[in-house]
Amino acid sequence: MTIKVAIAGARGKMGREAVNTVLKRDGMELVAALDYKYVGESLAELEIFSPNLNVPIYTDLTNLIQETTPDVLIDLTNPQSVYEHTKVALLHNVRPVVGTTGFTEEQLAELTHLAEEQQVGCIIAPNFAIGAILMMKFAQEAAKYLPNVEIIEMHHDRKLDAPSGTGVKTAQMIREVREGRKQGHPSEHETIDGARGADFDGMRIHSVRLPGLVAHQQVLFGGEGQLLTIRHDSFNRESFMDGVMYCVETVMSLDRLVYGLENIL
Ligand SMILES: NC(=O)C1=CN([C@@H]2O[C@H](COP(=O)(O)OP(=O)(O)OC[C@H]3O[C@@H](n4cnc5c(N)ncnc54)[C@H](OP(=O)(O)O)[C@@H]3O)[C@@H](O)[C@H]2O)C=CC1
Ligand SMILES: O=C(O)C1=N[C@H](C(=O)O)C[C@H](O)C1
Repeated sequence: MTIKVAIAGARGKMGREAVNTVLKRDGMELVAALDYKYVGESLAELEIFSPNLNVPIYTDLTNLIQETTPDVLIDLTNPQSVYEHTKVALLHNVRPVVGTTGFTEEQLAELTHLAEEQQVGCIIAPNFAIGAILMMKFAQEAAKYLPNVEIIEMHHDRKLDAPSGTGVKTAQMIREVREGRKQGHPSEHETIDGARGADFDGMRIHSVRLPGLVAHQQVLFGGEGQLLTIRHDSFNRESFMDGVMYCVETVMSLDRLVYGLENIL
């Protein structure tokens, strides 16, 4: 069976990589792209794609679904759009594979409920790279023994959300295994706002944004006289594509929402 795939955000850095990956993949067909700005006949009109790429572009997700009947919607857009796209897809029985980050915990809970009600598969993956999943799992394990943790995530300077989805997911996974605690000196105070980073259950998350970076994270664990550092680097966006393909194939047999690739590997 061929999986019919639509991509929201096809013009973006991740989106164009996903377009090219789906096109090369046996058993998948790219049936449509969702844009909000570019109105045209097909992806062939965009310079970044081959002039033979006759994949229609839609600006309305409901129209896209009615006219091209995708099985899966890959969303690689932005934090402002992704919740609505995911909701509309689920309501039309189209399975979302979501790489876009920036969900609130309330939005995740609502979408989990909706997917369950509709009995439609959905994967929300804050990071598709296998190395990043392992980094998070190792960090979760380490936190059982070394509960004083700080997360430093480092990204390119075009990133819209902070902390990164991976930084938040790492902190959520660590929260599952350790008692919440206040770290640092009990009387510490910031002389410049934000100096200690974002506070997640007592863990500090620091967000670095610089040109030249892609996606990098270090998780630091301090103990008496010792420091453990767990680090992952994505040097390009191809690093995410095996994970995207795995999710598109796996979501076809799910009937609920899965948040995080570590839960289905
Ligand atoms: N899960 C993972 O492993 C990874 C996740 N990401 C996440 O994926 C998302 C995209 O990242 P990236 O490709 O770097 O970002 P880009 O800004 O390069 O791409 C996003 C694209 O989506 C378009 N877009 C915005 N709103 C809409 C909409 N409503 N409908 C359709 N298209 C829309 C943007 O258009 P315009 O620029 O004109 O506004 C842009 O072309 C981010 O949230 C990022 O955090 C990134 C890498 C890996
Ligand atoms: O915006 C990015 O680039 C990335 N976003 C995801 C995140 O927020 O964690 C995944 C990866 O870090 C790249």
